[in-house]
Amino acid sequence: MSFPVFPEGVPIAPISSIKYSELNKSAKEVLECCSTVGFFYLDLSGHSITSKADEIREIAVSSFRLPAEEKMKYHLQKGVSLAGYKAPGTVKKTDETHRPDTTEFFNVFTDHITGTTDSIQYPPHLIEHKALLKQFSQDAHAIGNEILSVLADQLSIPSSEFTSRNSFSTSSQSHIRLTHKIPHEGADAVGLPSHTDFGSVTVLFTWLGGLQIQHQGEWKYVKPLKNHAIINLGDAIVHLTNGALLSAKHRVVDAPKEQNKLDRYSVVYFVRPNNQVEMKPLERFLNDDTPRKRVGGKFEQEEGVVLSAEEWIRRRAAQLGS
Ligand SMILES: O=C(O)CCC(=O)C(=O)O
Ligand SMILES: [Fe+2]
Repeated sequence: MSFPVFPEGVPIAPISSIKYSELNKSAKEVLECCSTVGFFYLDLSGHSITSKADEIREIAVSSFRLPAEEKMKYHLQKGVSLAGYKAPGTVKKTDETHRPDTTEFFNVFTDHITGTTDSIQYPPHLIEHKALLKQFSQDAHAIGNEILSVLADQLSIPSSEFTSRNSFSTSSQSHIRLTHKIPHEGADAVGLPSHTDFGSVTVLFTWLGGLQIQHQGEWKYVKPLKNHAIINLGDAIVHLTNGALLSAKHRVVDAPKEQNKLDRYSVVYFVRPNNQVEMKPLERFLNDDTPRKRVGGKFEQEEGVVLSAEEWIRRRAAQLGS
């Protein structure tokens, strides 16, 4: 599948590219990206996850073609769990213009495809590819954990401090997300309003422009690069590090110029902390003088109560209204 080239003359965010094969060698740069811009490209040339992402994209294309009433049978339960389908127009309008979102997605939970917990129902069309979805989840989760391990080391804590809290085989709210943004005329809608992710690490594959981050006060496109994933951190890891790391705001708008005539898909994996992890800053980050970043989307939290990651993410997700 080939896509129209990303056009010239649109504002592009300057984001570093780090080779997956040199993650350890680039450890300082990884920390720099994850505590300043909050995003980096991961060059995965030669890693089989890129072709798995391509295959899953095709599954997404056909799954979203299901009739709306069929997809609605799998709609996620607001405020309960993110597992399942989300229809367009259901996300909290956080942009200044309060436009409804034009993105639909399917969240396929890792626990459900690995059998760690009982599964909800997914469309047969989608779940018949369970083996591939499982391999992709495993690969993306491992990549997320390698990044967390490098970050821990750079932050002078044992590398297992993060990875042991984000284990693939222990129950969590980690999941794959297949997204589909419907093309539209005019400026009355937004793909996905401005938000920060909730978990630890996000591994994103996308083929058309549309993702934007703020850079020097201006929204700029993150240009998709062949064989690269786009990596960013979520609020949970910012909370655990007491703000030493950054979860950057991002949004999805129209793909630039001629790319916007096409439907836009992305294949995302969210590494989230294991359900029983206590959501409080690790000891090491309580009394140091690293500059602090704010954790996105605050919610009411009882004084002195430490929430489990499962409950913390549930409350954080409920805020998004989807
Ligand atoms: O599709 C994209 O480029 C980003 C999607 C995203 O930010 C999300 O699902 O949280
Ligand atoms: Fe996001």
